[in-house]
Amino acid sequence: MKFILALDQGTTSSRAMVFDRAGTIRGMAQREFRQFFPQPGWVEQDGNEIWASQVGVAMEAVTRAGLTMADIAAIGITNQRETTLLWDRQTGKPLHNAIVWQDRRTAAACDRLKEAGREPLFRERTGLVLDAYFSGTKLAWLLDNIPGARERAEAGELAFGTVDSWLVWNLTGGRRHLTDVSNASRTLMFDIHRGCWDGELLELLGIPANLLPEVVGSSEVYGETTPGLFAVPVPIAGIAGDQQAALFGQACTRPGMAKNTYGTGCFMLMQTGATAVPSRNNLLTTVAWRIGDRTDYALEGSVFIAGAAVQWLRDGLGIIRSAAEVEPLAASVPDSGGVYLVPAFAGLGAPHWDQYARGTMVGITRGTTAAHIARATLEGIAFQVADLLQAMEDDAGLPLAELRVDGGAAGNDLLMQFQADLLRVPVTRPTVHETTALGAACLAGLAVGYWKDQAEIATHWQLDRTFAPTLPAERAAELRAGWSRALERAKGWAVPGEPSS
Ligand SMILES: Nc1ncnc2c1ncn2[C@@H]1O[C@H](COP(=O)(O)OP(=O)(O)O)[C@@H](O)[C@H]1O
Ligand SMILES: O=P(O)(O)OC[C@H](O)CO
Repeated sequence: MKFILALDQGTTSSRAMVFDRAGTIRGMAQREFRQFFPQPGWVEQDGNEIWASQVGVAMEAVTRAGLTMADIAAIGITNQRETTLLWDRQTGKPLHNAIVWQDRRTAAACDRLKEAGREPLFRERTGLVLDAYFSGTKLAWLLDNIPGARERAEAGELAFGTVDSWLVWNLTGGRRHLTDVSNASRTLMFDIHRGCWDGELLELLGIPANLLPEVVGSSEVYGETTPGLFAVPVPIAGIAGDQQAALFGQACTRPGMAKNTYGTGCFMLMQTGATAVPSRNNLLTTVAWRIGDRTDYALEGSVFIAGAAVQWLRDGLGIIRSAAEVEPLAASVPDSGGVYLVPAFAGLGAPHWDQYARGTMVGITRGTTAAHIARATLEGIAFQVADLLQAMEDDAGLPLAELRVDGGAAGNDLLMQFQADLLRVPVTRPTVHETTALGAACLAGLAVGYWKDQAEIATHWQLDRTFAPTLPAERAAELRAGWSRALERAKGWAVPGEPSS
């Protein structure tokens, strides 16, 4: 019997999971790596640590499953998206730390493109908004700030990649430089309608085309791991950005189905089938995956800070010792006591897109306790998601039947109940929480015939628990009105051009 190995390279940790034919996890390993914050609003990671941690957990997961690499039919890759790496094609060494998706250093560069009236062009071609979140301006920053990088790039000596490209480059010993369509669609350089890099956008961003990886589908055999890396070479057969992989792993394969992942940030994606639906409400239009000749699209709402706010309670404020402690602390009070916490620590993503918003807490009184702040933090996550759902339903022109949830913070029952109360739709949580890794495994398994088709894969989805709305609708509306007022206080706080912006 064979198995599928999924590599899930996330923002805060690298994980690997071995799945069997029933979609059950047989072995798992996880390793955190360092985050660097060289200036306020900047976030970096070391590409070598990303690779070393990922390859390390891959071997560990297989060993923990009681297997060897010879038992693995294929590898599927899924990754934190937009994070930008630049490396030397000759030595394979990164020229700089990776610039992480949360990094805001290119906010002013985005402003300049907006002021030049370029936003409609980028929006139409890429489905994205001009925001520092995406890879294009990060790559331009690297070329402009590393001495000699631009000349070397033009001479064809360098390679750009998002984390999927970086992993494939290393897994294949530098033989393959590629990215899948779902990752390419997060760069601001890719035309999602034609399915190729866009020369005009590259010119506007100042990016030489010879830096770019080849764009491939999400479920096909790209090559084998380089001899000597593992005991035997293993085919690499699936790649998708982590949010698209979660959509696949949640079996949201029919138009109108949606999932929300509560990790570092929150990412709500709705499948829209073969149609790239433009958003009227500042959501993103993105490639979900390409399987064979068919490209599926999704509408996406991206919230930058969700579970990371809970980490801040733990590491910044020290009012909890572990993320899980937030739930009993928040449950020790009946409500937030009128406190609202807007976790705009890295600006605001969809649907507000305010690069200069910053974290804000309002409604504090003499009676406010750590428990109220803990509760307001969880509620702040749910309010952001409610804003996304409203925008998404309006764009799609139909109400959502249910929201499928996953990610670390989806294990928090209090948060899930409050989420259902705000959304007024059932929130459904599957038994396999690791839907991102499952999605990557499914894409790889489909490519090598391990699973027959998408219908077979959909049978892996099993319900753990449904959270139904119980709070009266009027109370939910009052709470959301309070949230809207708090949001206004957070917007536009940082001053453009000042170090903290
Ligand atoms: N019980 C919990 N309640 C709220 N947040 C939690 C809980 N457990 C974990 N988290 C948060 O979930 C995040 C980790 O989820 P994960 O899906 O592993 O994220 P990522 O893939 O972004 O690294 C962390 O930010 C953590 O603070
Ligand atoms: O690593 P995650 O799960 O926080 O996901 C990050 C997203 O891909 C960023 O767009």
